[in-house]
Amino acid sequence: MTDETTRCGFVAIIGAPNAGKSTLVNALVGAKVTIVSHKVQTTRTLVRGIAMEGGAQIILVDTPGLFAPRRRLDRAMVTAAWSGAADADRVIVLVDAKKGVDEPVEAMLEKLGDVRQPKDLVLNKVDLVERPKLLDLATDLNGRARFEKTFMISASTGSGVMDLKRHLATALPAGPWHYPEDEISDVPARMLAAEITREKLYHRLHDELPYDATVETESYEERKDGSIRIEQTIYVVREGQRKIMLGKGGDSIKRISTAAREELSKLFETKVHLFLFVKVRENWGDDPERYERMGLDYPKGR
Ligand SMILES: Nc1nc2c(ncn2[C@@H]2O[C@H](COP(=O)(O)OP(=O)(O)OP(=O)(O)O)[C@@H](O)[C@H]2O)c(=O)[nH]1
Repeated sequence: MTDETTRCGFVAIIGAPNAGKSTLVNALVGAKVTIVSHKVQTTRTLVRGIAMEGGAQIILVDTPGLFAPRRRLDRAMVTAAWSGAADADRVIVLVDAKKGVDEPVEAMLEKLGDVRQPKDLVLNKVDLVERPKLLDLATDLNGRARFEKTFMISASTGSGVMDLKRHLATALPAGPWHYPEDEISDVPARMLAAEITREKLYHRLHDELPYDATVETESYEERKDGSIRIEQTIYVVREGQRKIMLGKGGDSIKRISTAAREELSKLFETKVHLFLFVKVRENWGDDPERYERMGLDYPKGR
């Protein structure tokens, strides 16, 4: 296709933690590119999904959830979310319709005035809400900020997602595609591999899991026989957390490893050998290098 018939642009999805940003990216792209979890704040980096629709390439920036920042890492994430919005062509403001306007949404609406890009309002989780309540919420939110359009969707069932996708496709500027047609994400494989292990940690350990736990892919090697060998370290901040992670007789870590390996094999369509290590590293949240590796700016001050 030539530049005259193609469209391309960046769409930032902003919303409170747990609004369903990752689920929406996956629904638009039609594949699993970012991790989805019941636990809040699972998205730490700006992960992109790429959706193709009617000659348009929609590049989705899945920003970390916006919340009141307390710690240094929190501040870096909130800054990354807003700068993701400022760099995009359009912005989707995603609101959990079940929760409605709560404190994080109020805070988000307040800052929205500074975002110059065209904004669409997307009410998510409509499968959980009665229609009259939805309409009231849409009216209320449209009275507080300027939105071009309002969509009511369920990212998890897919209801309304196609309408949103078509709208984005026509609203983006004309121009050549930035990525090859078959590419759904430019997240490096090693980062994706770390995200998948992190997802398995969350699924297995639920509330016991320290929020500070991170996974890093130390080595990623494609072998001659076509298989992939991955070594990863799970960093925790206290010895007690390391014990939880390992479980009785190493039971927890074994299950996590198996689940992650199976999913990675499916994703990369080849045999995966996965080696997990758990290490204690105190104060990692204050190490500037780690922020850089996660694609975040290191916030100054405390
Ligand atoms: N019922 C219902 N649940 C949904 C829908 N969309 C997302 N969820 C659920 O809401 C939870 C949060 O979804 P995520 O996509 O991880 O949310 P997020 O906004 O990316 O979260 P953070 O990364 O923490 O900011 C998950 O349990 C999803 O399954 C929906 O349309 N309906």
